[in-house]
Parts: sequence; C-alpha cells; structure tokens
Amino acid sequence: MNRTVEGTAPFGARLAEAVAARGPLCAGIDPHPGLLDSWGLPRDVSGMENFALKAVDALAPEVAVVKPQSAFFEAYGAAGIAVLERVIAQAKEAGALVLLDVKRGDIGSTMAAYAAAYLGGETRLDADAITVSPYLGFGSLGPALKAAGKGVFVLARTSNPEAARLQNALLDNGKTVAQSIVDHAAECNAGARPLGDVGVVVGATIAPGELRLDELNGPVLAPGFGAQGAGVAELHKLFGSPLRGVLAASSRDILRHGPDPAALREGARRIAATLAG
Ligand SMILES: O=C(O)c1cc(=O)[nH]c(=O)n1[C@@H]1O[C@H](COP(=O)(O)O)[C@@H](O)[C@H]1O
Repeated sequence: MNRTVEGTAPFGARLAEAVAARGPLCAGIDPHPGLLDSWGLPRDVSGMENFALKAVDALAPEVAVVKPQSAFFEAYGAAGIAVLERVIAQAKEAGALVLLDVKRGDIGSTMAAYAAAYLGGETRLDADAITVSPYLGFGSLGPALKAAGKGVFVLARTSNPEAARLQNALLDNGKTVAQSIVDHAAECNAGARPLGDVGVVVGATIAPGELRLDELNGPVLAPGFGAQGAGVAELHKLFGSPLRGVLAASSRDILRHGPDPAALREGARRIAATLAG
C-alpha cells in the first residue's frame, strides 16, 4: 500500500511521474575533495558550497532524482549541513525529487528520530526519500517505512566488492539476506499503484540472476553505474529492458563534466540519452 498525506501524492507515484517526464537518471551530488580540485575549488566549506550549489543548479532541472550524499556535507560540520539544507531546497524548487543518501538504521525508537529528521516534513533536511540500512532487522525501519508520502531505499545488494559475502549469505529460510530484504520490501508494496514507496538498493555491478525483483512492485536504486564500472548493458542484463522502476544512480561520472554548468548539464544529458536508447 502507498502511504499518503493529504494534498501530496505518495512517493511511488511522484517518482513514476518524475521518471516518465525526465527519465531514470539519478544524479548524485557527492562533493569529493578530488572533484573540488578538478573544478578548481578550494577544499573548504566555501569550495564545497560552490560545487554543490552549482551542480544542483545545473542538474536538478534535468533529472528525476537528485541524491546528495550526506557524509560529504557532514564533513564540514554545521556549515556543511547548512549547505545540505540549501541543496535540498534548491533541488526541490527545480522540480527534482530529493533522495538523501544517509544510510541510516537503528532500533525502532531511534529510527523514529531519524524519520522525523529526514522525512517528517518539518525540518530543513526534509527529503522525499532516504537510503536506510536494514542491519538492525527490517522491522526496525518501521518509522521510516510509515512516513506518510515519503520513500525509502533499503540497502539490499550493494555495489561494493565487500558486500557479497554478507548480503549473499543464506538465512535459515534458504533465501539470501539480500533476497529477504527485497521480499520484505515487496510485502510493504503489495497493492500499491503505480509503484510502492519502499525501494531497494541493488548495485549495477552485481552478477545477473543473484536476485529476484519481479514481485518488488517498488523502485530500485542502481548505483555503480558509471565510475564503478557498470554501463547501460549491465543495467539491462540485470533489470531487463525497459528499466521499469529502476533509477540509474551516478555521481562522479556526471560531476566530472563540471565546473562549466552547460558542460555539466550536457554530460548528464548524454548519459541520460544512453539510458533511453
Ligand atoms: O546507497 C547508495 O547510494 C549507494 C549504494 C551502493 O550500493 N553503492 C553506492 O555507490 N552508493 C552510493 O552511490 C554513489 C556512487 O557514486 P559514484 O560511484 O561516483 O557514481 C555514492 O554516493 C555511494 O555512496
């Protein structure tokens, strides 16, 4: 079921609409120190702010989803968080959905505080969706799963090489940990139209056939596209064609086209065109 809030469409519906209008590219806003160097910016909060706001200004009017990675902002303390607040506001204003990449997960009572901070609708860090970690058990994510009108993307099978050993481990029900996460998400999404609000994160770098996603009825965030080596062919092998409900997430491969806003926008457009073709 989708969770609604009066006057606002549920996240799954808003995402489906955004992807239909703008395509399935999710632009990561990751102000890596190395990228600040290549944009000719200082490695301090002013450089990071210049980078992040320029990137959002160029990309948020183009793509369905903007995904700021919180750690790169937190690294600068309160001043960095203030920049993140502006990034979120500016991206929403430009019509993009904001997926805040915070990978949070805690016992239920603390999870409620995280849900209030990022999905409560009343803070300056209020996003449309966040990434969450199910390591404390899928049920512990309850407060985020119940945030009305919002979305979550639950880490299931991540793109990093260290992930397989843990996430492909077999549980006593014979499923892998990753498959079990996908199936829990599918239960949350049962009956939702056009798409449920509970997404999963599945790296574009994983081997085809590792996971069954056919009953998910929710969005898939597929990072690992671009700088981590996966291309469009890998996305289609993994998720089929067309990429229904799949968001191809790329950060460095888009951001390397800056600092010129027109070049950055053009780089994103070229990458988006490969997804459409
Ligand atoms: O949840 C994520 O966004 C994520 C999950 C995952 O499995 N792998 C992964 O790379 N990410 C994030 O996606 C982004 C990938 O960045 P690039 O490799 O530069 O495209 C980073 O912000 C990662 O933190």
